[in-house]
Amino acid sequence: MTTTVQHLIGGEWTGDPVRDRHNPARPGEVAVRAPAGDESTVDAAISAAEDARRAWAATPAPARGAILLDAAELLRSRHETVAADLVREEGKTLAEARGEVRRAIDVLRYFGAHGWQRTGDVFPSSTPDTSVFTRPEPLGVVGLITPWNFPIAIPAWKLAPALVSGNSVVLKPAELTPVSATHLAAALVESGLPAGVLNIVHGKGSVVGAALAADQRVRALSFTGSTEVGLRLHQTLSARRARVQLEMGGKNAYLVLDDADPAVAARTVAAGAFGLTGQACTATSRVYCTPGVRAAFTEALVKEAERFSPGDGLAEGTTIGPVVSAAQLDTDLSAIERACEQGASVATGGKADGLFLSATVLTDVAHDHDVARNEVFGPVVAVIQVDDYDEGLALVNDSPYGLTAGLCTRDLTLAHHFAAHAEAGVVKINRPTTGLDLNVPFGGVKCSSSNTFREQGPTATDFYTWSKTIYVGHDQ
Ligand SMILES: NC(=O)c1ccc[n+]([C@@H]2O[C@H](COP(=O)([O-])OP(=O)(O)OC[C@H]3O[C@@H](n4cnc5c(N)ncnc54)[C@H](O)[C@@H]3O)[C@@H](O)[C@H]2O)c1
Repeated sequence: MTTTVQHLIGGEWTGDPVRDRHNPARPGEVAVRAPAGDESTVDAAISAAEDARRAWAATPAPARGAILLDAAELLRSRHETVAADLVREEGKTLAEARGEVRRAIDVLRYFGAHGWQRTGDVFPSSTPDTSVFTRPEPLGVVGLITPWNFPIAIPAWKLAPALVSGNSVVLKPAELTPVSATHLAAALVESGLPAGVLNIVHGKGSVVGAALAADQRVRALSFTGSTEVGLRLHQTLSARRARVQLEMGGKNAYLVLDDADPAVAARTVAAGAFGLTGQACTATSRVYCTPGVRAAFTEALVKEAERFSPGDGLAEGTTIGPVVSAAQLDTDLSAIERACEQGASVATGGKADGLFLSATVLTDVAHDHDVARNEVFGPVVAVIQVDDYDEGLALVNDSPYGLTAGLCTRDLTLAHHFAAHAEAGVVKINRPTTGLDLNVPFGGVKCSSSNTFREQGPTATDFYTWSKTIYVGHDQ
């Protein structure tokens, strides 16, 4: 089954589909046909957003929020179709895709309700008969660039706070997964979002994304994707003094201590490492174990890994979908091969059939091996022995990345010590590194993030607004 998508510019669906994206589970099936935008498409989208922004900013926030709430209900009525399309374009299992679509719906509801929330503050004035208060103002036109691994949730958690805050938007979804974002946009348009408030341009990152980042009219850019691309965008945006938010790669660590139940620790690590085919920025990819638990934990982890049954995400019984593309598979297999060259052993997995890579556990890994340092972005986890908690914590932190980190222990003191000292934007004790509620702030530190504004949760709108301070004298 093939879905055709188009750009959305000034309220019109436009552009001839010229690019095919194949279903990663069924190489013979074209899942998506999409147009490929260029600089002139981006220019038209930004112009449409520029034309629409003032009227949208002047629309009362509750009315903006109401459109998000209606879009949530529309998306809910299309839940199964959208989830199946997501599986066909990205590959994750139907259960995972259903969860992701539900997340997008809940994000629209959360920020839709935000339209009614208190914003701004009132301050006492040092001058008599004077009121002083602040109000958040929208930035204007904002650009959003999103990756393929959460093709509807990430566009939703950027779009919803941007729109409810009164900005107009140009969204550039990942080339591999243009359908899910289109479903989201269609729900918003059909719920009454005025023409030009949301525009979508499909195409290559180096063309469409770069043009969006470079345009002076785009006041802010929120990007999720690789560290390499993010850092390049940071330079472009900083040079023209525009606001930028980057959420990037990770090399998320888990520390398993002797007092942990090895079976519980293995279940927790496996969920974080192999769920979503390991293609989550928050995926567990290196596990440090103290000597008393290492053997039992590794044995239990191998058993957990072997429970993951690769297959088409739409097929009954599949618990791990294909990796997203041949290029990603190549990265995954090269990382495994390099690990073995450096002395690692494959305890289970390591083999691919088509794009189906079985859940892979590497043992005999050292902290300075490439597989313990560089992001893989596949279902591959490395187990590394450490002497004790102190060494484990030091190695968890010895990484250029800092997105998520986890600890498995029953020791409350160490749990709190780890929570306080782990250098990661999200710390999980006895819970998988993946998975976060939508009402809490999300983001990383170090090379995982721009370390400025957090996404999701009550502060997500901060990135999309600036604060104006107003004095009103009432003694005339
Ligand atoms: N921290 C997070 O919240 C988070 C969430 C999901 C994914 N990720 C990261 O995303 C990466 C995987 O996603 P990906 O492969 O789609 O990343 P990517 O960086 O290749 O692409 C992300 C987006 O940027 C665009 N892009 C590529 N080159 C560009 C350029 N020169 N200028 C402007 N835009 C450009 C792409 O077209 C895509 O839309 C992983 O590193 C993962 O860790 C991070």
